[in-house]
Amino acid sequence: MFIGNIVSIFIAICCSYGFYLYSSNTGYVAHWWPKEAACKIPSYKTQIVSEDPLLVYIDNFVSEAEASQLLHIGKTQFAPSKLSTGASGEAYRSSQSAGLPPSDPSVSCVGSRALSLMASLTEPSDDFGIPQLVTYQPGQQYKLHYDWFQESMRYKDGRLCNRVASVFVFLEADCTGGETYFPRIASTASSLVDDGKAIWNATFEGIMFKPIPGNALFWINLPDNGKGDKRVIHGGLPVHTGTKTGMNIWPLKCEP
Ligand SMILES: O=C(O)CCC(=O)C(=O)O
Ligand SMILES: [Fe+2]
Repeated sequence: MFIGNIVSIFIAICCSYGFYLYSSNTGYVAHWWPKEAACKIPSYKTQIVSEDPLLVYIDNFVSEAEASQLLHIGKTQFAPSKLSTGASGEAYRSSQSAGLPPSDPSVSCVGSRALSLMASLTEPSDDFGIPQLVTYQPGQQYKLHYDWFQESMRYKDGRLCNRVASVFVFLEADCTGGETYFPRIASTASSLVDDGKAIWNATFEGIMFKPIPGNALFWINLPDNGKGDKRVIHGGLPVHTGTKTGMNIWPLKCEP
């Protein structure tokens, strides 16, 4: 009877959770993912901050459960961040990063959601590459940079691709400082400023966004002409206290 109960409980757990094994930098990682939570799209809200270049603020892009799942997957993988050229550059980018396995159900769920923001601008063969967690401790930052590559990158599967857009999602923001800063975006974003989500004033150029867990920024890196847009230069300002962790998703445009 007792054994029977244990077996029923085990079967119930197995039915409501999926078991996944994936390879990472440090070997194979196994984890459980609650099936009922799989890919439920939260009702997110978009607000255009700037039309040209396109920069959109998104409230509630990932749920609390998704954020903690993504942090859980990445937490054993963090290593000093590299620059988008592949070089390491501590003084420029002092954070730690972790690539996330695109096939993991929680990663693919949020990655496809990010890709869907591109709607008709992507081809069926385009994807969201390898999402990346980035985490900052006090004093750490990522100075001004572009996410797009000067020259398209050759990915492992041989395709030549560039980051047509960026989605940066705040997952953990138990911190002061750490705003995401766009010095060349001319917008006062007054409703976001009124809500305490953005900072704009005449003492600096551009606009800053406060790290708020679950919320995201979406912008276009490569407009129609295919050239990297210099107006979307941005950076992660130094964290003063606590920890900030975000997730980069870069929808790709690849050469056919
Ligand atoms: O940390 C931030 O606010 C921005 C991070 C970023 O731009 C990046 O990792 O490419
Ligand atoms: Fe960036």
